[in-house]
Amino acid sequence: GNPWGYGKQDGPSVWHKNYPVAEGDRQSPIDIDPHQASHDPSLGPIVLNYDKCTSIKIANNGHSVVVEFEDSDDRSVIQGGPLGNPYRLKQFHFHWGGKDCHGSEHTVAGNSYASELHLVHWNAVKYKTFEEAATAPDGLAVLGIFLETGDDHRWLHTITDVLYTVKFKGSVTDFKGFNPKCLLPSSLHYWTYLGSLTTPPLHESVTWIVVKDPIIVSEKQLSKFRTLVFTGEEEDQRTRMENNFRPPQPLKGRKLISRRV
Ligand SMILES: CCN[C@H]1CN(CCOCC)S(=O)(=O)c2sc(S(N)(=O)=O)cc21
Ligand SMILES: [Zn+2]
Repeated sequence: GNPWGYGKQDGPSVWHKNYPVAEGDRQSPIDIDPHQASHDPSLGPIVLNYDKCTSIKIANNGHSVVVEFEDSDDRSVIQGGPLGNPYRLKQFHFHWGGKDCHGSEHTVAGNSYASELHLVHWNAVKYKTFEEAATAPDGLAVLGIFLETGDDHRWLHTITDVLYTVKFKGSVTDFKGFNPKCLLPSSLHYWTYLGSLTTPPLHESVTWIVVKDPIIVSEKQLSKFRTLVFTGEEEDQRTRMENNFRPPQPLKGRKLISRRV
């Protein structure tokens, strides 16, 4: 069966049983209180070099829908901001709700968004493999983008139109030529703090960079994410993939830093 999930029996409230770091000092997500954030004028802008990025495939991993990238060289990296060196783009995925009123992982002054996009990058300067970076305190950098419902998103349909091909856990489809830069809001004002993966194994290896402005997607586009299922095609159970988000975790004295571009 599943080692963990988002249900009553296997969800975030019991993850600590198999992953004790769930109760650690730098867990994610968090509630972002904009008034608590300190401004650090020395913090520069985030720089994304995605022009040479190479998307490979889109997959349903039983927890989310993931787009994987070629990460054997520095063709697509994030740098600047709080990052000491460039981090390589590895994959991006989403978290969403069963209804628009919730679905994001980070919240802002207690408010949830309908969904959250995570672009996962790893520190290939210091670590030889992604796996090694995923367990190191400065190993990963995840760029978080909020999704809010409104008008159709011009480019998101490139993803939502192929979701039916990855309905079941374990399904994979070729997905080439997609540049996630088209999913970013115009301004990259951000908050940053030291945290963790928001799913097991919950490694405390993530420098979080959460962008303040949401992108706008339509309810119709968002509803297509809910046609995915957590379960495999061979299983008789069809459990709709939704509410695959972890609630905010205690800040435990961490500093939240804000950068206005
Ligand atoms: C379902 C498992 N999700 C994991 C899988 N990876 C970590 C484990 O890998 C070790 C080889 S990951 O680094 O790709 C990653 S990033 C995020 S999040 N939501 O915090 O952006 C979760 C996960
Ligand atoms: Zn995520």
